[in-house]
Amino acid sequence: MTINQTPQVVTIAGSDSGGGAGIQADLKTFQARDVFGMSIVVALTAQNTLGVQSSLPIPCDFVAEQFDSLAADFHIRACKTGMLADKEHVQVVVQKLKEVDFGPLIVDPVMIAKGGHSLLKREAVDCIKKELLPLATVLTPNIPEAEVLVQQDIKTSEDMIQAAYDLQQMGVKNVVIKGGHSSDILAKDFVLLENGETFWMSSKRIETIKTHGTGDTFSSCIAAEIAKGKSVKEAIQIAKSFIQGAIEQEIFVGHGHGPTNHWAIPAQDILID
Ligand SMILES: Nc1ncnc2c1ncn2[C@@H]1O[C@H](COP(=O)(O)OP(=O)(O)O)[C@@H](O)[C@H]1O
Ligand SMILES: Cc1ncc(COP(=O)(O)O)c(N)n1
Repeated sequence: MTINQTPQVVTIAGSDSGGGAGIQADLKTFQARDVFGMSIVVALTAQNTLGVQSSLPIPCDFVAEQFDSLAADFHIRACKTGMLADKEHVQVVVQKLKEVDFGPLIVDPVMIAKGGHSLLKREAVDCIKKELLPLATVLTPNIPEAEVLVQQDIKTSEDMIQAAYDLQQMGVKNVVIKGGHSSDILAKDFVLLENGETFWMSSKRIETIKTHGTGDTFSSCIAAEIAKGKSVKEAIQIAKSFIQGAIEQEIFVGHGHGPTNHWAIPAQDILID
């Protein structure tokens, strides 16, 4: 029985013991956006707001078993990937995504934690480009991740636009280049949709170091909104409002790059142009 089921979403990612990023940020976002969240754990990290102290990939067979368990029972309407650790894990995720029907896929190509710890072995990048990106409905790289994927420096707005077109050429339908890492006074993300439509989403850049898990929160909000039936364009714009609120309405957790506030009210002052 699948008709009228509560929207169900799964994150395929790494666990952050500190609760601000990874699977934990995704599940909190799913909860805040009124969808039922599930998780396929690809790796564990011993992590807090000061950094990642250690990480441990889950055996690939066990990752596959988690896919099978969920596919046997749930009607999943959207999914997202985050930390995928290495090439073997990317391959098993690609293989299982082709076998199951988890709805539209949002790929957040997580590579390096804000504290500098690698969350993806460099040798996995080619596999992500060739095998994972063609499965993606939405790709949400930050600027350093987009630079690695397109093998070009991204310094200007024009570079962001060009990178989005280059990434769409790799087989992704919709691309959001997130501008959190730029030095612009606005936090400006560039969006290129499947039908060729483009726009910028701009918000006031908040002076804070509490940006742990911003990318995870943004991409899992897109997945949640798509699962509820919103269009890709609407889902992306809601995610921008949601992350702006989550950064703006700060909480006080930890001693370093603190987490965002997943129960915040989405911000209203996002400029779309
Ligand atoms: N200081 C900030 N103020 C407002 N928005 C921000 C800030 N930092 C990041 N964002 C927004 O958060 C989202 C995630 O961006 P980013 O931090 O670049 O991702 P990631 O966590 O993958 O590095 C984007 O919408 C970006 O514009
Ligand atoms: C398990 C996991 N997944 C993703 C991130 C990225 O988040 P951030 O870039 O904010 O450190 C992280 N730190 N840990």
